[in-house]
Amino acid sequence: MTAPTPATPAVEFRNVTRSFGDGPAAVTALADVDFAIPRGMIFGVLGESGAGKSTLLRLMNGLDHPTSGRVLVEGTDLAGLGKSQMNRMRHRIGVVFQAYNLVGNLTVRQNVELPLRLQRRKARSGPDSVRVREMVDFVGLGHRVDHYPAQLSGGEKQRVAIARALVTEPSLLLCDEPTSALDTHTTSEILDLLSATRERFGTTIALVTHELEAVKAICDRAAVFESGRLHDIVEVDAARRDRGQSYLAHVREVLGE
Ligand SMILES: Nc1ncnc2c1ncn2[C@@H]1O[C@H](COP(=O)(O)OP(=O)(O)OP(=O)(O)O)[C@@H](O)[C@H]1O
Repeated sequence: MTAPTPATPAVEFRNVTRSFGDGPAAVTALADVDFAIPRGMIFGVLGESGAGKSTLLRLMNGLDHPTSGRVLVEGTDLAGLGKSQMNRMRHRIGVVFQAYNLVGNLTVRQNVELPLRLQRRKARSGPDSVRVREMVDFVGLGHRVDHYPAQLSGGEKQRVAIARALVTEPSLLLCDEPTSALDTHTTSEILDLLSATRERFGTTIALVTHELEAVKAICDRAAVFESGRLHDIVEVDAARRDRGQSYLAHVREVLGE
């Protein structure tokens, strides 16, 4: 892997095309996509259903590879990595999903320590158990460590998923529609937590969403996709954020009263 310099972007897409199938039935999920995510940025990826957002995330995570073009994470071309190098790279990339993907028969603590166990580290004692506790506290669930997912609300489950994604100290956090299943108030709490994550750990965050409000709330910049094409990259005007807005104020703003 190449040693990244401070100027190396967290993620780079260089003329990336990803197509599925051949001939008339072929689908181009992403067409000649070219952009970079600077380190430490909260970067929105906006688009309607079928725009290519999930394909984009799978490419960033090395779960899929471009048909042509290159995807670089911290200056390293993912296509050039062998299995063990790819595994090491994945430890630097955390992922959070809309459906939380928690393990139902494990407690909050056990869910959060899972990535460390998969790295064959002993999380029960020493610095790793401190790290697990620190992450559970960071997401505000210190009082829930021994609860099971079924005992938690949707927002709490997403907090656990975020703690689990952060426990390996990733430099890049990929969030796939993390608030789409949540109500307005809980959405805003989870977005605040993502903001706090960047502040505390300097994590670069890619936030894939179809929710403009989420991008407006925390992103610095957003790429807008339409039918697999990168339509535009928009700078988010931080001055227009409505931090700490009440639920009623939010309803008034959206309904235009
Ligand atoms: N494995 C695949 N085989 C065939 N076509 C695929 C595959 N994966 C994605 N596609 C197609 O590529 C296009 C983009 O899909 P993708 O899932 O990336 O969009 P999306 O923006 O994430 O949509 P959604 O918001 O509905 O999840 C769609 O037309 C989809 O049907």
